[in-house]
Amino acid sequence: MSHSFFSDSYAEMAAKSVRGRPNYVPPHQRNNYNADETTRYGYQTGNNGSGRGRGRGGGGRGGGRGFVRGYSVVDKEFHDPNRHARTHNQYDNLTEKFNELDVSETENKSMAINFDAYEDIPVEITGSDVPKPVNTFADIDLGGSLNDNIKNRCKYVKPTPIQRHAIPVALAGRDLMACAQTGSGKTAAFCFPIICGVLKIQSPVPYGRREMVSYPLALILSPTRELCCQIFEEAKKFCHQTGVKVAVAYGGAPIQHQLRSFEKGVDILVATPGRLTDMIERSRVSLKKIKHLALDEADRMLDMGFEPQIRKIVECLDMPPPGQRQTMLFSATFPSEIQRLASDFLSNYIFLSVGRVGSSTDLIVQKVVFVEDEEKREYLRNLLHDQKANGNLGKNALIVIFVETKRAADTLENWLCRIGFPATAIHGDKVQYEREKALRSFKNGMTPILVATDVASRGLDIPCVAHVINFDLPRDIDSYVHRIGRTGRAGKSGLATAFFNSKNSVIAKSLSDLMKESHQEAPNWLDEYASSYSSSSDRRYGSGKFGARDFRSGNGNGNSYGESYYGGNGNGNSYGGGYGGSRNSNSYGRNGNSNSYGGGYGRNGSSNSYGGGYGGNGNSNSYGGNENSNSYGNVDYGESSGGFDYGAPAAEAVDYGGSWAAGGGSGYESVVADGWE
Ligand SMILES: Nc1ncnc2c1ncn2[C@@H]1O[C@H](COP(=O)(O)OP(=O)(O)OP(=O)(O)O)[C@@H](O)[C@H]1O
Repeated sequence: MSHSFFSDSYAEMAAKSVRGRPNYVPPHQRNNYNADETTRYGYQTGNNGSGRGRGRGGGGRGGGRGFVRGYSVVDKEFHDPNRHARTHNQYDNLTEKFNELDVSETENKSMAINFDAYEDIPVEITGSDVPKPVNTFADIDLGGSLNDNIKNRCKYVKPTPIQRHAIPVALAGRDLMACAQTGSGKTAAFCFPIICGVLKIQSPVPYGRREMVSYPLALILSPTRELCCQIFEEAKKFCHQTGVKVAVAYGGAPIQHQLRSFEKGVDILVATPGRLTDMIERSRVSLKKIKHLALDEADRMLDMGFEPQIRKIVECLDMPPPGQRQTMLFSATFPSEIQRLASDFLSNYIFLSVGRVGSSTDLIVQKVVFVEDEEKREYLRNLLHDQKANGNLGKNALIVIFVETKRAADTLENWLCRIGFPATAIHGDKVQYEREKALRSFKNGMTPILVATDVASRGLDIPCVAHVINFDLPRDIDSYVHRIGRTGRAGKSGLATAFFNSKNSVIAKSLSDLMKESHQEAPNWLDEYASSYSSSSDRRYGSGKFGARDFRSGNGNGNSYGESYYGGNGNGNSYGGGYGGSRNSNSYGRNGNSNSYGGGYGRNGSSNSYGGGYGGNGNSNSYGGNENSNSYGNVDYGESSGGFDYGAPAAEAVDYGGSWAAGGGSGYESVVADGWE
């Protein structure tokens, strides 16, 4: 097995650091090894396609077979019995090198953060009357106590680029849709202005007065419970001694306990949508005084089945309308179709992106290796042995391994423990207590390996995650971006390894493009996969070009052929590139009412959808998961016809983190999906 691959990867990362603070090495100078020598395992017949979806798993992700031709390219190396032989390891003492890596928590975060890594990232801002960015926290009037907390409790010395741009926009009261790379400080970017805003309008709740109904002034929504707790903890830290009261509401924990904590008053409520709705329906929370609304991981919150519930909270309950409240949406990824949906919630907003929407930071060294399913465990075992032998596994070097299903998470966890690697698993079938316990024992290094489904893919900020392994690659590149973003945070380096085989063809092109864009070396065979798999089946990089970022710059009523990344349309034909999102007609992208062939999301209201991407449909034939009809997709999102749910037994399969899912879909694994609360 290729130990050297792993060693070299770490060496690469190590080369980027000096003691205490990583040096910024231009990305193109980092990949000084020969990827082909070490990672190429070749590949076999393109066995893509027809999948195994079983009918109903609603909104399933298209496994798509439409375009998949299947081809037969056999890399000789794959059949070479010596293919796993070690190659020359260019660094002698990896343990020492690894120790130099800045992956661990330091006393002073500002020392750890490698701002240089973010400085040359292009920033795009669109909208009218955009407030000027700031260079320091002192340039912003955040108020004495908040400034103290930033400096003394958080040890932030200067704002990250997203903070430099977003905070003035938000302080000016403007609505904002903001996109910046994982780990670049988005939480503070929306929390600071919210705290400031609350301080301006706050009317303290008299001591001892018990309110039956809480009227928060600000609401922060998050898609998962763990992220919700994390934002709550961060917000509490920022609010220390400001007088601003922060509360949290998330599912899986006793509601009475949470409600009791509201009795002291709630200025800022951090919540997951299901639990919040529950509280509103019990008349324990009212949104009518909300002045600031932030959606973290906004694209996920508005994705597919999530949208109705968010719409209910934002539009139907007693929340003030856009214009009377400030709305801020943040994420590292923001597909144009979701931008379009999101724009309903905003008023005269500013669009801000630091780096291209959906790009990944080049602080993460990305590797992709070809591993057949049946060889994955063996490969992983060797990888971990190598890491352990080099002293790179433990409290200061945590590993997250992503798998596709909850069951896979459990079985891999068991297997790892059996072969001597302390591991724990997190997924939506575990009760909240178990989920929290798993995270705790991972964070404190008791079990330095966390096997996770996508429940842990977004937002979690865990220091010392040095390596993310995509044991099962996701089917869309945005999930990949979020997953690998669990490492390489706040200017630190990280490593991400993906196990790829022919079943992952759907992501080949976007993966290869993403890697190149973030100055990583994509193996040649990945490009071959990418070009053999129809480029039109790719949802984001259809033409290989990156286009508009703010979806408003790419709309109209006509045809859009390829080229642009979004190619977004209102009412016309859309062929080819990227998202190609359309609403009312023939499209090779995402549609309202018609045919969708291949590309992109392929998500429809009521018709045919062939091919890659999401393939999620409402009512008809689809070669990627459906609600009500034939489905040939091979992965199921786990949700189905019933819409939203609050933990009701549901479909199963791929775990989107205790989030959506409902109804009685079937899937390719019989487990119960978690509720979104
Ligand atoms: N100005 C700053 N100086 C130093 N560290 C900072 C600064 N701002 C944020 N950080 C730290 O950077 C880390 C990542 O921040 P955060 O979790 O907000 O990232 P994010 O952009 O929301 O990531 P994701 O997209 O994964 O949710 C946190 O540990 C945070 O404390």
